[in-house]
Formats: sequence, structure tokens, C-alpha cells
Amino acid sequence: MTTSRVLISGAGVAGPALAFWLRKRGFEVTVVERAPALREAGYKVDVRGAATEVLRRMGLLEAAQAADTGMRRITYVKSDGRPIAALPADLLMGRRGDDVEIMRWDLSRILHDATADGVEYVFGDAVTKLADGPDGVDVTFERGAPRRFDYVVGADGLHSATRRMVLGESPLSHLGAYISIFSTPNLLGIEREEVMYFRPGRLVFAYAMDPHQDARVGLAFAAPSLDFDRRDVAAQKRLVREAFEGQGWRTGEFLAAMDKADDFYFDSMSQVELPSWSSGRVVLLGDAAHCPAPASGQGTSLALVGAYVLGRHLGEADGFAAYEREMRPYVEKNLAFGRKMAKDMVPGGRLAIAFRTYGMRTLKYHPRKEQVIDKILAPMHEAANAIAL
Ligand SMILES: Cc1cc2nc3c(=O)[nH]c(=O)nc-3n(C[C@H](O)[C@H](O)[C@H](O)COP(=O)(O)OP(=O)(O)OC[C@H]3O[C@@H](n4cnc5c(N)ncnc54)[C@H](O)[C@@H]3O)c2cc1C
Repeated sequence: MTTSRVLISGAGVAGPALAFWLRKRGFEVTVVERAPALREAGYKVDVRGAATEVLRRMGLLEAAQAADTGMRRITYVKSDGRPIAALPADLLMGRRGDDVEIMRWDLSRILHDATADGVEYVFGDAVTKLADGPDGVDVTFERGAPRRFDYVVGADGLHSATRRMVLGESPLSHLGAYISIFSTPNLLGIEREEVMYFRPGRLVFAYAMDPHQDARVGLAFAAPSLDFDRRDVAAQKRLVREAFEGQGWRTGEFLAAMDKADDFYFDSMSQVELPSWSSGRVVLLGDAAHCPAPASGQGTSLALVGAYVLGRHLGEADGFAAYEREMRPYVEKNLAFGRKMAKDMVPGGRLAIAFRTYGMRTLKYHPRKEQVIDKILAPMHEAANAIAL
């Protein structure tokens, strides 16, 4: 029997994780990544529940834990910067057992390094055309020579080009908010701390691991679907400025830092919901198949678990159907959770903020705050564990 050749488009989280399992099964794996190198920009992401078990089975849990952000505290502030409440990060984020919070690039690097030997990584290229036939998929690249693969996997994120090529335009489900995130000097001098500030229809957050290193600032705001060019960064920065100008606390300084930031990220809080994740010999994975929206905090976990499940089934007669059958209920739970979180992430009006502020103030003194938080976060833990591996 000849070795099956698999092309994975995207070296984020899902792509290298799938490469890990396929290489183990003896596939010849190529990963093509549009960026010229592993993408360094990013934010912190969570690995929870079933996904931590996947990292353990990969033998990478310890490496991920060693790179944990070690965030200690979440502080809510008023417009004059005075704290409303400061609570332990693990408590508020509902961290359990082996859950990991890690910078996206650290995780991506760990997965890449674990697969660099034996997997062909091609950076700075992208698929332009897929011709799916009975004997394989003929793939045309932007730069490289055309090649034939037995299977192609689209692990190319929320705006997946693979998805567009095989399933046509599928509109994203906009959840009513936008989020931007970028690096700034650590203006607050914080260490292993996240600071949050709420305004009607707006959320500002800033976190840093080290007082001497850059912080990440996030600016999220409620808005109906906006028309903007995804390549026009200056226009996106203008949208964020319009939403946050004059909003108090340190937002003016953050906006000034945003203008200088070269790792500015901006996107809609959106989900991908598809009736099917494959067509012929092409299959989608991770955010490309089922982005649950950043507010869910579950995208990374879905990507890792999806890679594990697809890695077991790819190449079997009914492999894509089995992958989808096992993943669907877990994905649906997390999409539902993501929709709920997107509503809660950015507060509505002043009343909603007053309610939240009251909750945070009193929680600090609540004798059973662990149980209160556990109850609030029960749907997250349920979603994170809604698959038997
Ligand atoms: C602001 C923000 C905060 C988030 N916070 C969290 C969180 O707290 N917890 C959590 O679990 N998740 C979080 N996420 C989501 C998480 O980052 C994603 O769900 C996760 O990274 C999905 O992995 P992926 O590999 O499917 O996609 P991605 O990580 O997006 O990787 C896709 C890769 O494909 C590449 N690519 C794109 N197009 C092409 C192409 N045409 N050809 C080749 N390569 C291509 C990209 O450069 C990228 O490297 C957050 C996301 C955002 C945006």
C-alpha cells in the first residue's frame, strides 16, 4: 500500500495538532501556512476539559503547563482607575484540574516543534485552487508547483479560504460585537494580572505577565454587522477609535498605543455553523469548520479535540462521517455556550454595569464564592467536557 499524502492548510493550532496524529499513523503530511513564519502575534487562550486530555495523550501537557500565563488576579476598575474588586484569576475563570491558559503563539510553537521532524512545513504560501477527483486532489499554490494529495484539510481559521473553495461563500453568524487586540507598553505596570473596565456596550481589558514586558489590550464593542475591508487596518483602527474615544480610564492612552501597534487584530465576534464539514476528499477542521467565537474561550479546545478525532478517522472508508458524528454534539454545545458568552461579554447599558459591579463587590466577601462561581460557569465545564475521547 502506498503512503497517503495529506495537505493541511494552516499552521495555527488545529493544523499542527492534526499533523501530529497523522504522522504517528504513517501519513505523509505537508502543512502550508500563508504567513511567512509561525505567527507570533496573539492573545491568551484556554485549553480545558477534554482538550487537556488530548494534550496529555500527545505528551505535550507538561510543556503547555510550563508555558502557562500564571495569571493571578483579575481587577475591575472604575473610570478613575480605582478598583471595584480584585479576585483570583483561577476562581473567576473557573480553572479546573489540568486546564491551561497559554499565549496562542506558545501553544502554536509547542505543537509545531513537536511535529517539525517528519512533517513538511511550507511557510509563505497558500492554496489557490483545489480540483477534487477520484484519485486525489490536485492543488495549485500561490508560489509552489502544483501537487496532488490524497486528502486536503482546511485548518485555515475563521475566514477559511479552503471553506470558500469547497463549500462556496458561507456567511458567518455575527454575534453583535467586534473585538480588537494589540500589544502596548505595559502602561499599568501590571504583573500576571488582567484589568477590566466596562462602559455601556464596551469592554476594555488589559493584561500582562511581566511588568517589564508589553501588555495586551483588548477593546470589544457591541455593533451590528459593519461593512469594512479586512485588509484595511487603518480603517479598522478608525472604527475602534470611534467606539472608544472619550470613554474614560486609560482608553485615550490605549488608543494612542493602538495607532502604533504592528500586531493589531480586529474581527467580528462571529461563529461558523455549517451543515457539513467535508466535501469529497477535502475536510475542514478547527475554526474553519466551527468557530465558536472568541467570547466562548473554547476555540482552541475544539481545535485540539477535532484534530485528535479527525486524526483517528482520516483515511478510513467513512472517516469524515465518523469525525463529524463524534464531534457534532460537542461542537453544538460549545457554539451554544459561545452565543451566550458573546451576549454577556460586552455589557448592555448602565444598569447592566451597575449589576455587574455590585456582583463583583459582594462576591469578594461571599463565604461560598467558589460554589457561586462554579454554578455560573457550570455550562462552560459541561461544554468543555461534552465528548468522550
Ligand atoms: C481575540 C481572540 C481571543 C481569543 N481567545 C480565546 C480564548 O480565550 N480561548 C480559546 O480557546 N480560544 C480563543 N480564541 C480562539 C482561538 O484562537 C481559535 O479558536 C483557535 O486558535 C483555533 O485554531 P485554528 O488552528 O482552527 O485557527 P487559527 O489559530 O486561526 O489558525 C489558522 C491558521 O491558518 C492560517 N491561514 C489563514 N488563511 C490561510 C490560507 N489561505 N492558506 C494557508 N494558511 C492560512 C493563519 O495564518 C493561521 O496561522 C480567541 C480568538 C481571538 C481572535
